[in-house]
Amino acid sequence: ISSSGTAAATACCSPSFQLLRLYSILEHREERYLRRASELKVEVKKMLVQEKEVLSTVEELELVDDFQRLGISYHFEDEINQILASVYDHKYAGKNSEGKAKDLYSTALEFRLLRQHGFAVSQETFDTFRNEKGDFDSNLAHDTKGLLQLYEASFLSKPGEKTLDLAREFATNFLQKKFDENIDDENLAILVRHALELPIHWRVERPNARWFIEAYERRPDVNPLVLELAKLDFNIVQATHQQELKHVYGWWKQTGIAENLPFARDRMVECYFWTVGYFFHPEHRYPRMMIAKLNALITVIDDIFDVYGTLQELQLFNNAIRRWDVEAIDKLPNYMQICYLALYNLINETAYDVLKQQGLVIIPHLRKSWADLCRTYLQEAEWYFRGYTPTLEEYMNNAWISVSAPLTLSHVYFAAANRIENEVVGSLHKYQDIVRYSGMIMRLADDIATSPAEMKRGDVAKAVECYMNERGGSREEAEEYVRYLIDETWKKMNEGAAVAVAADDSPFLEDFVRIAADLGRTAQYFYQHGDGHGIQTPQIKERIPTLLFQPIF
Ligand SMILES: CC1(C)[C@@H]2CC[C@@]1(C)[C@@H](OP(=O)([O-])OP(=O)([O-])[O-])C2
Ligand SMILES: [Mg+2]
Ligand SMILES: [Mg+2]
Ligand SMILES: [Mg+2]
Ligand SMILES: [Mg+2]
Ligand SMILES: [Mg+2]
Repeated sequence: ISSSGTAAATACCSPSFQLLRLYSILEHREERYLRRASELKVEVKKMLVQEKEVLSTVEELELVDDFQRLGISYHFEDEINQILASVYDHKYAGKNSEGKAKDLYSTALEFRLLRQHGFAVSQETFDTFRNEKGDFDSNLAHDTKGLLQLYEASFLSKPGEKTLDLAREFATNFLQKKFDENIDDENLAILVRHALELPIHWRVERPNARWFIEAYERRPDVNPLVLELAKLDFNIVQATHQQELKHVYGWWKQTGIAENLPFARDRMVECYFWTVGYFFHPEHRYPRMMIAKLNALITVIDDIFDVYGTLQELQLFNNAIRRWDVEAIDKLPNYMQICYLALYNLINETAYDVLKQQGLVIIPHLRKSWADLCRTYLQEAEWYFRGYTPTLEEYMNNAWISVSAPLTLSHVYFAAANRIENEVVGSLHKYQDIVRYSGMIMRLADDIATSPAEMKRGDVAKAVECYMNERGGSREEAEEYVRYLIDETWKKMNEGAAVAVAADDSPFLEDFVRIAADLGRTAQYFYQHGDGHGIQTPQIKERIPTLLFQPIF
């Protein structure tokens, strides 16, 4: 795909805007590319039907896995559901199952994909690979591909599934050992290293698609149609994201907040990048841009509470948010007024759009989310100014909200609901567990990455510091425990998501549950190598342009 992309934007003052050297790859939105992409989608769908007769079950499952990791599965949801439903019926619902004992690789691949898509599959399926003592057979150690799939499958575990805990430990040990010794198949070695860094189940689809497209292209069995579609789709979606980024950046500049509050983080590009983690489908244009703007304001208000405001000023801001009355602005110090009014305008504009488009009045709900967020920010500030270190439990009961996940997810929920699901608007509380798990994963990933700098600058004790204060021990031990909590929370998320989707299979709810999980994944992606949002680690500086500005050729 040739592109005469040229840098279209002029460099600007703020560091993140300098990242924003826009390649004018608008051609990727041009008619000829859109037409080629739809031709390819038709050809791939035809291929799926034709090859259905010749592909084995495991080859069909490998296609599903590839499509998901290439970021193109959203074009083939019906085909994928049909494949998985027939695999499930064939194997799990007692119909004429092939009967022959499956190898570890296909058993684990099947288990992971079926459970990921909500099919009821039991961990007992792995019992055939355990010896009489209940341990996994050490002769499996030679099967690297099988161990890799077992490792990936183990992250779909729910609380109390001991077999999957055993599987995780067994596979991780052997994969780590093999990786240290060296794996002759270069492609497999790359997949193993990538998996040991973060498993597929914890990776957001879109930001990881580019990496996998490049890994897929190196494979001997690459399907040229699928590869061309994956690259073209990546570039077309990227061009859409660029248009949106230009819009939100223009909004951010006109607020004047960066100039007026120089102490606060100016991170519009990063704030937009977050939304591509949990909202990348092109049709989610409106919520993506609205949440990106919200993230920029959350970042600034978080800094007002964490870095700049006196306790008395923070109490004034908190009261103004609770009152939600533009008159309250008179009570605020100047530097807070611009932020308060920008927030007031954004929320009222969002509520206006939703009223116009969906016929729903959501202001009371959004006001409550903001009141909750500021209440938890103020609680942290009071603890800090008092020099009080909360217990880990006290801290987390407040911090899963202060990390802003409930605020983001309530805006997603109300902005995506529509008149038909009107009764749904009042029932977000039914998904409180899912929201809480998402907030906990985001909070714990954030604290491991950001608390060293936050402690230096002065901030409330975070999860790592609360744990050390309560239990003693080193920072490494505390970080190890926080990583254990992330793992345990993912098990609850896996169980909660399955229960929620089984109870109400409305596409709206299924999307909401996926977005809540993807919010946690995006945080793990952002904070994988340190504070990607605040300090802009070298990895984030490389990941943002490759996702948002550089097309794949
Ligand atoms: C939107 C966010 C990703 C979330 C709230 C503000 C953030 C930019 C980030 O910033 P941080 O300062 O680490 O939050 P906290 O630790 O002060 O809660 C945590
Ligand atoms: Mg889906
Ligand atoms: Mg902060
Ligand atoms: Mg904070
Ligand atoms: Mg604080
Ligand atoms: Mg932090």
